Amino acid sequence: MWALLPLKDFVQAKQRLSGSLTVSERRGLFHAMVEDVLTVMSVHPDFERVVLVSDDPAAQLLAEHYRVECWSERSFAVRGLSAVVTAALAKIQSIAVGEQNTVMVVHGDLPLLCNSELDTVIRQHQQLLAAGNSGLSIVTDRHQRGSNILVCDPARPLNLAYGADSCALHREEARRIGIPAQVLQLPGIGQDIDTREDLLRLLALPRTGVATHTLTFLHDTGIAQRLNTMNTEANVDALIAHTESALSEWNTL
Ligand SMILES: Nc1nc2c(ncn2[C@@H]2O[C@H](COP(=O)(O)OP(=O)(O)OP(=O)(O)O)[C@@H](O)[C@H]2O)c(=O)[nH]1
Ligand SMILES: O=C(O)[C@H](O)COP(=O)(O)O
Repeated sequence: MWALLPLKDFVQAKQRLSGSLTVSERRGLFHAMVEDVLTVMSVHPDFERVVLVSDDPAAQLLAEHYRVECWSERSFAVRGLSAVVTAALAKIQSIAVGEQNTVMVVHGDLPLLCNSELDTVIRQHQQLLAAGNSGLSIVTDRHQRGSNILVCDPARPLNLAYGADSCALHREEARRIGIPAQVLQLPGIGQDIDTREDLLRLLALPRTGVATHTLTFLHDTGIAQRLNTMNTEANVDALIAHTESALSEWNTL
């Protein structure tokens, strides 16, 4: 099996965290999350090739450090996640002509990715393939809307639709081209980091040896403490607002 990790320019990553983190903090956070993903992917025995797709020099350095490949995104001359992944899947198909290829497309913002969940995804995908020789597995997010991981067959290309409700759209697309599809839910892979709430959830988890780079980054930079304080202040504000409105209701009785 191949693994494909599309990585945006690191300074552009995690825009949805702009309200909580500075540009350099977002960049550092994304770098740490990619390290957590690569720590697991780069040594997993079921991946014959792990390929990053990115033009960011930091991705090139990470590829060297973790001994994986890095393909230039510019060389594909397309823009946007779906188009970049489509082009990279076509390249894999053209390299490994005539082989039964399976590709796992993994996102960089999954610091809780771990070996046991990867094993589960691979095993479940193999079971799906037992009924035929092609199929699509989607590991969705905790809201059951995104496609945090796709396991697909580059010989049966899909019209990829990353973005809002991509899980349902990818499932529908598999139906359209006539291949079986399954949606999997796993707690670690399902917990991608898009929002401040996602960061707070990550920080609230007991430390169990996963997400090590990300948690170390968040604690060493003081971001963890800042976010937790902001959260407590927001809770206090919400409590005061709630009490005031309850009191005014009571006064009008
Ligand atoms: N190579 C490449 N990777 C991309 C592109 N867009 C998104 N990605 C990657 O795809 C994965 C999911 O990205 P998104 O959730 O769309 O974007 P994000 O940067 O994580 O978050 P936002 O900026 O808040 O939307 C991450 O690993 C991104 O780095 C792109 O245009 N090119
Ligand atoms: O379709 C998707 O899953 C998104 O484009 C990428 O995932 P995220 O925005 O939930 O990180």
